Amino acid sequence: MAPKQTRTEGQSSAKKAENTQQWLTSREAQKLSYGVVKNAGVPQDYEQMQTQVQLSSGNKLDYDDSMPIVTTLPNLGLGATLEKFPDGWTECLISGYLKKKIVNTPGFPAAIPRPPIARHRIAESPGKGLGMFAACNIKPGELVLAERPLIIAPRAIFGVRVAGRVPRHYTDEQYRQVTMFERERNLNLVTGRMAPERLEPLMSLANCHLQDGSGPILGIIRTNGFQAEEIRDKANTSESYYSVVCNELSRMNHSCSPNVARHWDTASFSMQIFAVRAIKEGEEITTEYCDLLAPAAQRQAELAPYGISQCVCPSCSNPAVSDPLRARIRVISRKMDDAGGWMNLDFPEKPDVKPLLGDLITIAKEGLEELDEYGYILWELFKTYATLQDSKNMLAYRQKHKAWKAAIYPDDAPEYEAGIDDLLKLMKFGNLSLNKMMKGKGKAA
Ligand SMILES: C[S@@+](CC[C@H](N)C(=O)[O-])C[C@H]1O[C@@H](n2cnc3c(N)ncnc32)[C@H](O)[C@@H]1O
Repeated sequence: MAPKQTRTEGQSSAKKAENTQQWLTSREAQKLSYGVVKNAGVPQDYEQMQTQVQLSSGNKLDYDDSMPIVTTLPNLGLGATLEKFPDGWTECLISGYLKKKIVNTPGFPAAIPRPPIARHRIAESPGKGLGMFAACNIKPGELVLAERPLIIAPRAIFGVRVAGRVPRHYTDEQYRQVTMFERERNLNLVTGRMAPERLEPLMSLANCHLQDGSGPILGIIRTNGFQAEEIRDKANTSESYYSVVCNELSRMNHSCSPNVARHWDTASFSMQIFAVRAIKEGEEITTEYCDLLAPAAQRQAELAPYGISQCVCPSCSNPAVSDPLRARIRVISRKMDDAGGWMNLDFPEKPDVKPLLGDLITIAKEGLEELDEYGYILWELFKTYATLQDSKNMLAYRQKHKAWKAAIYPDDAPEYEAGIDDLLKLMKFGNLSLNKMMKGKGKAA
């Protein structure tokens, strides 16, 4: 699943996709086989390899950074039940480095944040299996659901050296079959120690890899795994990333115009989703599995490994209209990168809201409020209206940007708000203090 879990702030979506492993999950998934593979399974002469994975118990931390270990996080002791610990716990196959990083995170393991009332429900989504739906009206920036994963497992084989050990005469497909076979063996070590109340929901999740040689656990992980920027090893290679599989969050279907943003919080060890625009009660809650700024044909290719033969979202149904709009957003990405990111403090010399409002409409039309480009335009509008001394619009865009920021960068929100307030206090337009305007006491000159 597309890994836009956490972001590199201030970079356009396009640049992040190029520079980082932004769309790694879907690309990685394409590297393994999918669909129907004839004669799936390892060749008869294949000899399975020796794994170095260690089973870890308790709070032990003195592992080598590269040591692959199976461990339970947070460690709630033997006999933990959901009744006693409703936030749950995660069975992990991670490196010694990552275990140390997680356990040493300030506040770990904090309680999972919960919305004041349940804002989601799981129900049938016609043509897509199960899906997640809004149980009430949800405002932009609001937390919809936070969930502790059932399992975290590496995106590559761990503790087994496949490269160089697979007989030379094996075809590429046979190599892939060996890779999947060894990954399944690794994963068996994790599920083998899962409590039934965690294992049963995991094994009930959708699996679109039933005929390609993925084992049952790998198939479920490939279908449902999210990637989180924080859950990775030191190196920044495809081998350093992990798949995070949750229970209810795994029921979110794909849309090329998603209405929530995903966020990983290490302290509470939870995956969280926030509304990026208003969501009406009964509306399906969706996330993305592919590069949102890619043209429809490329998105379709990225969705194929998920068994989605044709995405029927409005943008995919009408690429003649949507592709040029998304191409325009890629131009905004370049502008944003040239400007130094979405939170640059340069106020416009020739303030003009028209092109910005046009850009905003383009992004909203495509339902891409989740992108940093949207936050960038909101911020530019805030600054432009401030320069024009239009207090009403300035405040309106500040509020929109605030809600957007709460959804996309929830960890930064308090710090960010304090910074903006300080900035506003410092700014004066003639006799008019922006701080007064913020309190609604002043009038634009
Ligand atoms: C992570 S699961 C989502 C939940 C799933 N629908 C279920 O029943 O548990 C991913 C699978 O859901 C289905 N799916 C997700 N988004 C879809 C879409 N936009 N169109 C059709 N099928 C979709 C595909 O079968 C895909 O392999």
